[in-house]
Amino acid sequence: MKLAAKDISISLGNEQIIHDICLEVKAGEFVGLIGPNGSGKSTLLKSIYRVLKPVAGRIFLDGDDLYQLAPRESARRMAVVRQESSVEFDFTVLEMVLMGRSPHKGMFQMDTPEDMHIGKEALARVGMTDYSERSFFSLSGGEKKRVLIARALAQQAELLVLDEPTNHLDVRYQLQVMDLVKQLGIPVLSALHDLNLAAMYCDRLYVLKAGRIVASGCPDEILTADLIREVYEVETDVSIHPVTGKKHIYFFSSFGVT
Ligand SMILES: Nc1ncnc2c1ncn2[C@@H]1O[C@H](COP(=O)(O)OP(=O)(O)OP(=O)(O)O)[C@@H](O)[C@H]1O
Repeated sequence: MKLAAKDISISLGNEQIIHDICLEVKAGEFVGLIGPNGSGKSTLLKSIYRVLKPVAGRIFLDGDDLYQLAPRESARRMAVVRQESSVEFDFTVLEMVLMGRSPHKGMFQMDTPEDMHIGKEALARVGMTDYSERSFFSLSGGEKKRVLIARALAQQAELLVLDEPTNHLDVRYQLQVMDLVKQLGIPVLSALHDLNLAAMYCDRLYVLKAGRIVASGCPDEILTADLIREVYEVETDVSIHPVTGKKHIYFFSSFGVT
């Protein structure tokens, strides 16, 4: 599976939020989308998961124009974990995860034993088995996030789109989710705030500023103190971590507290 977005522009109200963005995620790649608050990461992702149609440009999934595909077909190919989940009714955790199976089934078709197996396995992978019968509404923010990731896993899609998947997670589950996603072996496009996680896990990054891509490439090449200053207006010390061999970013407080 390959995702290619070509010359995407998106407007909201009278304002152009995304300007002529080209982006590609190749088979097996973990691609990160980084940039400050309001730079347009979620807006761009929304156009990729078909919530916001671009005013210009086209998006291709394995050469097929995304907006020409039936919604069920794009749901079979692409799983999404959004930043906020809009769940209207209270479902159990297992029911939430089983919703991930719906693109594979006919209307009103019951869950098969195979669906149940896939759903339970997905819950086990995010460490949420013991919560199967709990109400989704009763979960903490981090627990909800893990369930939504399990739902995306249960969907068994060929491409995963994530909007800040580690938001709300404690450090153990941040690493667990990133490991899990990395191991899937399917292409992943993920908005990320944590630059150290981006450096550790991403094969390539796109850096957004004010709706434009200002840098792209592998983290080792593009994550520099100059780039971070230009994009985030923060001073950093960027080094190579002696154990991981990956870029490690230390942030300096602007109040002189180091
Ligand atoms: N409905 C809307 N009308 C006008 N502007 C909007 C609308 N929705 C979002 N915006 C603006 O679009 C810009 C990009 O927002 P977006 O949520 O894509 O940024 P982001 O990079 O995901 O930010 P964050 O890191 O804070 O989640 C912001 O300036 C936001 O205020």
